[in-house]
This record gives sequence, C-alpha cells and structure tokens, in this order.
Amino acid sequence: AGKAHRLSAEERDQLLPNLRAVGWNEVEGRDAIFKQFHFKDFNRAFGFMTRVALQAEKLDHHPEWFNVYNKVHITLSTHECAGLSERDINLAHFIEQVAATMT
Ligand SMILES: C[C@H](O)[C@H](O)[C@H]1CNC2=NC(N)=NC(=O)C2=N1
Repeated sequence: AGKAHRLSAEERDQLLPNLRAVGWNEVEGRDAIFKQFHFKDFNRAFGFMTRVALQAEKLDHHPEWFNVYNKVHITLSTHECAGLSERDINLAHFIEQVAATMT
C-alpha cells in the first residue's frame, strides 16, 4: 500500500468538503474525522459494523468506533502518520456506501 502521508492543505481543501457535506467533521485537538450514525435498530447497526470491519481488515485500515444499540460513532485517523491520510478518506467513502444500504 505504501507509506501513508498526512494530507496537505491542498489535498484537504479538495477532499474534505464532500465528506463534510455528509456529516463528517474534523475532531478538535486531533488530526482525525468523526461521524455519528443512527440506524433503525441494533441489527442494522451491527450489520453495518460487520461490513465495515471486513473491508477495514482487507484494507488494513481500521476505524476507532463506539456502539450502543442503534448508534455507531466513528473516528478515522492514520496512526502511522499521526493524522489524516488518504486511507481515512477512502474508508470514509466506503462507510458512506455501506450506511446508504442500511438506512
Ligand atoms: C501493522 C498494521 O499494518 C498497522 O498497525 C495498521 C493497521 N490498521 C491501522 N488503522 C489505522 N486507522 N491507522 C493505522 O495506521 C493502521 N495501521
């Protein structure tokens, strides 16, 4: 996959607006993005998490997340470069695709 690099200001200007528009926000005090998902019930939430988990393993890029019943909170950041990389952007877009099939 190559080494992850922190996104430049130009890359952020180009890549983040699309994600902001669908509810991803930058975390304060940390170079990461965050979104809260709400599903109809636990079954949908866990189905969503399962699909994301399998892709995360495939990409070797894993979310930080928290689940209570129908809520899933997700933080994305790249530990390797201690900040946001293209890997987080790609995973966020995959997560959006999965969420769209679960709501
Ligand atoms: C050893 C393994 O490849 C690394 O620890 C991977 C696994 N998953 C990861 N996930 C995230 N979010 N950031 C990483 O830097 C990362 N690194």
